[in-house]
Amino acid sequence: MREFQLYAITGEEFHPGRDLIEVMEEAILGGVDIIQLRDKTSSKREVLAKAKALRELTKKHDVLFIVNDHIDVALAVDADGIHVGQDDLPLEDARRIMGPDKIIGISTHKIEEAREAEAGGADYIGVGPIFPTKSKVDVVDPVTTAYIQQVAAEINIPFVAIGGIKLHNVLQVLDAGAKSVCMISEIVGANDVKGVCEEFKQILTAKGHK
Ligand SMILES: Cc1ncc(COP(=O)(O)OP(=O)(O)O)c(N)n1
Ligand SMILES: Cc1nc(C(=O)O)sc1CCOP(=O)(O)O
Ligand SMILES: [Mg+2]
Repeated sequence: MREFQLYAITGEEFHPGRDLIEVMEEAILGGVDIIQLRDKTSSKREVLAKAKALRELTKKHDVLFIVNDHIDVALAVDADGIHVGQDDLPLEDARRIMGPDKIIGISTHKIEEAREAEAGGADYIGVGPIFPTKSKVDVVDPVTTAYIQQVAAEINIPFVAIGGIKLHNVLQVLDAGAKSVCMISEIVGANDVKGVCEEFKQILTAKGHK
């Protein structure tokens, strides 16, 4: 799997009146190297239409494209991969459907889940929520940067920290051992989406994570 450092997830509720593709293109121009389509409310047809548009955008800019939850949509648009949580399609089934070459990311909230994901052949894991977040309704309690330290010490596949990460606290996340960070609201809810991504990129680069 190609390496990534700055991961943006869509969240249209954070930019009312602004076009999804326009916002995500700004994020890409600011340095995001992987995008996930996450849409909890639209119909399957609508999700598919958004996925098609984001696939075109990410191809144009040579950025990875992941679909959250909807494996059929991921396959239909030839996304680079799928992200699944602990209550979604199990890894074994996701792998069988997606094939060996697609990226499968799994959310984890404790080290046992991280171990299981690694042993099961996940390409990367999500590690979170690090801080409190309002972007996910059914979220577990914050796992804190202590969980990042645990994963960094023990797990050998790439991991991305997620949940409540902002410009003002991202250094805590990197200092705990994360090399990749993932945000919804801090990126797509910004007035200057490109500018925020450039700031994250600068912080990552200063820490040696290009
Ligand atoms: C990179 C990344 N990490 C974690 C999640 C959360 O996935 P999940 O637990 O399935 O929750 P929903 O996003 O589906 O509400 C994610 N999407 N991306
Ligand atoms: C989608 C999601 N998954 C999480 C997890 O911990 O698995 S936290 C989260 C929401 C992240 O949004 P924000 O950057 O706005 O806090
Ligand atoms: Mg999910």
